[in-house]
Amino acid sequence: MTVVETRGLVKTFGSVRACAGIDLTVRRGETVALLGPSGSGKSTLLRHLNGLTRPDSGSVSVLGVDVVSARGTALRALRRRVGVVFQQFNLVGRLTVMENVLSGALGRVRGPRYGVVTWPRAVRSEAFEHLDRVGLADRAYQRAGSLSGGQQQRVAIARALLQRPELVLADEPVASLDPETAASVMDLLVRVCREDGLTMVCTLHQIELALQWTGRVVGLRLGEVKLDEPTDLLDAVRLRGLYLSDPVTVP
Ligand SMILES: Nc1ncnc2c1ncn2[C@@H]1O[C@H](COP(=O)(O)OP(=O)(O)OP(=O)(O)O)[C@@H](O)[C@H]1O
Repeated sequence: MTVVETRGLVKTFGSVRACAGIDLTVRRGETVALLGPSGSGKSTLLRHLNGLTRPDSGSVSVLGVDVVSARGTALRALRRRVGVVFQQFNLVGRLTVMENVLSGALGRVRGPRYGVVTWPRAVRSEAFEHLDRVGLADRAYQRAGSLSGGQQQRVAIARALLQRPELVLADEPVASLDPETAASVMDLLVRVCREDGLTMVCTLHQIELALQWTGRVVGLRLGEVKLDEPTDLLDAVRLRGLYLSDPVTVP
């Protein structure tokens, strides 16, 4: 089943063509890395997939929903089915780890909720299971802001999982982390997505992480798809071609 489909996606900001006619199809269960130099349009493309940005022209379909025309209730319903992981984790630092994870269920459990005990017991235990999966069960009642960057991103992944998403979008999920932590967080993100049969699309700057952890690379340059292949068929030398100053075509 197709989870993401864009056709002829064009987005300009003034004279900048961030997306210059992008056709992208992602099927259920795929883990896809968007690679390309700074300004190549990776984040802009990703933002179209949950309606944070609207295209100048072209179509965007996600989980069978026409994202371009979706508004209000329809857009909120779609966003509940799409988990998002951000570069800067976007946790509430003064709340506990558990409260942050529980907030992932706000779309399906009516709020407002004040404190962990006001959440239904079943949701609490589900949140605890996800915290256990990301290796932070023993930190449940610690302030989120007191955790390291890698730990905070693990909490953000647990929060996204509690949302029970069908698609996970991750915008530079490991860009703020040291190389070793980045690798372990990528490992976790891809592993939980595969375990749960989730589709995942992420933007990355590290070629090696894309090759090691994801199943497919879509390489962008100047808003155009220059390469779209399974990682099994790729190597770092070819991917570096995306970053050369004037590659007319990627070899
Ligand atoms: N809201 C905006 N207003 C104006 N220009 C924008 C906006 N968003 C993106 N752009 C421009 O569109 C182009 C693509 O940006 P985008 O952030 O999608 O690239 P990227 O590949 O994700 O870059 P990076 O790897 O540095 O995050 C850039 O030239 C950027 O300056």
